[in-house]
Amino acid sequence: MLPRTADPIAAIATAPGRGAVGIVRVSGRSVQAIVDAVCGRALRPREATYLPFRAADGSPIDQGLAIHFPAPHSYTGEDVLELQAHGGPVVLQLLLARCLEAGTALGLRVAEPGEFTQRAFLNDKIDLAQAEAIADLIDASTEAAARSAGRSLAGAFSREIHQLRDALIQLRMLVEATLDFPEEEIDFLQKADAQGQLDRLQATLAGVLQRARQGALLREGIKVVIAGQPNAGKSSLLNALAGAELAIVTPIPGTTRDVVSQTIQVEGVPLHVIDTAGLRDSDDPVEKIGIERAWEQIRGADAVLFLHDLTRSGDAADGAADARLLATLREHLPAAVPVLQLWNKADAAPAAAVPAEGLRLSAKLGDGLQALRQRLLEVAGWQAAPEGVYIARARHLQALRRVDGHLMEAAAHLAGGGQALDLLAEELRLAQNALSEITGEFTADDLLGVIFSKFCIGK
Ligand SMILES: Nc1nc2c(c(=O)[nH]1)N(C=O)[C@@H](CNc1ccc(C(=O)N[C@@H](CCC(=O)O)C(=O)O)cc1)CN2
Ligand SMILES: Nc1nc2c(ncn2[C@@H]2O[C@H](COP(=O)(O)OP(=O)(O)OP(=O)(O)O)[C@@H](O)[C@H]2O)c(=O)[nH]1
Ligand SMILES: [Mg+2]
Repeated sequence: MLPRTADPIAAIATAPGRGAVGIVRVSGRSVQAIVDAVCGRALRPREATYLPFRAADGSPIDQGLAIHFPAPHSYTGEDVLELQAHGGPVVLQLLLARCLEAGTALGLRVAEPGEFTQRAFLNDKIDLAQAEAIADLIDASTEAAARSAGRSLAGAFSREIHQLRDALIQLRMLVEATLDFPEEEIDFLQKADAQGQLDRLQATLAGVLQRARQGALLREGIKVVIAGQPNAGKSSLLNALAGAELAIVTPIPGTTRDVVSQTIQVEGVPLHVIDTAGLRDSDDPVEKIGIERAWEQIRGADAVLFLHDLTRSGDAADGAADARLLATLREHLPAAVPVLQLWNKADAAPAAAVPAEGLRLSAKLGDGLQALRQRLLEVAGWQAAPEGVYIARARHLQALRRVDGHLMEAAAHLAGGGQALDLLAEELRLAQNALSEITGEFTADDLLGVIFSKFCIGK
């Protein structure tokens, strides 16, 4: 744990660029010297004071609000000074430079990305999952993602992790106590309903894992790649989903070369939709590069939308080309990645039949788009209940899956008739360690470095 006497740090806390108000924030062992130099008067704790911010020669840099949050009652848990100025990039740089100059003797330096929040974590103001939720709230790309990050920040996720941990500790105490009385061990465990406790733990964990999966989906979204032969209507589909003319559409096959992507949201789930060059054998060197890029996108897809052109469904050669492409697609993709078959231009071929598992679509008129959006949500694994979801990261899911693995091992040892109580105890210990990685009670320093370095500057 970091002592409250850490090096003072400073940064512009607001977004770069122009804004109505901009904030320079200082945090560290004592900011009094900076208050004296820049504000020129005493500040009442946690009270906004309107005053001129002074340069070294006494001239005003700006007029604004200064707030002093004496330690430990601040965002970081350290002494914090906030200067709320007018939000111009130059005035804020001047103000930051002035603070650094006034704080030279204190060793004041510019903060690393995420360093304020890292200090809040190290000073026990928030746990690691909450710190991550702050970054996720700032980065949220949909309303549902922002709401679920808010729930994590308020501690909803951490509370569930703590409940699991407490139940785990109960069971561990029981098993450890039994280890000390080997003669009566199995009776003892049975009387105390160790099996029931473990069952309930596993059931609770399954619920947490399910909600965390939904939260990770809200945070990350899925990557949906549109693929198919030239002229099938891929770019038209991207435009229809995005509700904007993003990609060039022409009747000329081979129009798209560059990858065009847009994030859309369906019920708050971000879908990163990617339009690609039509797949065919081509001698055009530019088109060939486009097709290579298309394959690159396909290989990284979470789901592929394969477009057929219904107006050509009478053409046997076209059907054979689609079948060949689909087979090649499957070779490039892991089995778990779904390929949805869409039959486009339904408006121009009203009589053409569509296989049962395919979706009929008109990118031009927008017909079938709603059904497609619902299919994409299903494919993503979204179960519409965003109210209870908290934001989660891949890191959290991995930890929860490890907990699950250890609990399954533990269940096997317990069912084994108590022959291996020490192994049972060890699995429970490992499960607890994996759990506490989520809230950061048990997290390696280098991992912390990676997590906080991804924050924006000033946070
Ligand atoms: N101006 C401003 N707005 C901001 C922040 C900030 O630092 N400054 N925040 C930051 O990024 C967020 C708010 N986070 C904060 C968290 C704790 C405390 C704080 O003073 N905590 C004390 C007192 C708590 C209380 O009175 O209940 C404490 O924890 O002891 C302040 C802001 C969003 N808005
Ligand atoms: N009637 C009809 N025409 C469509 C539909 N979707 C696309 N088109 C037309 O088909 C032609 C090709 O559309 P694009 O969206 O450019 O096709 P693409 O698959 O992106 O083509 P490439 O970029 O060349 O691979 C254009 O003339 C579109 O207007 C549709 O649903 N109905
Ligand atoms: Mg195109």
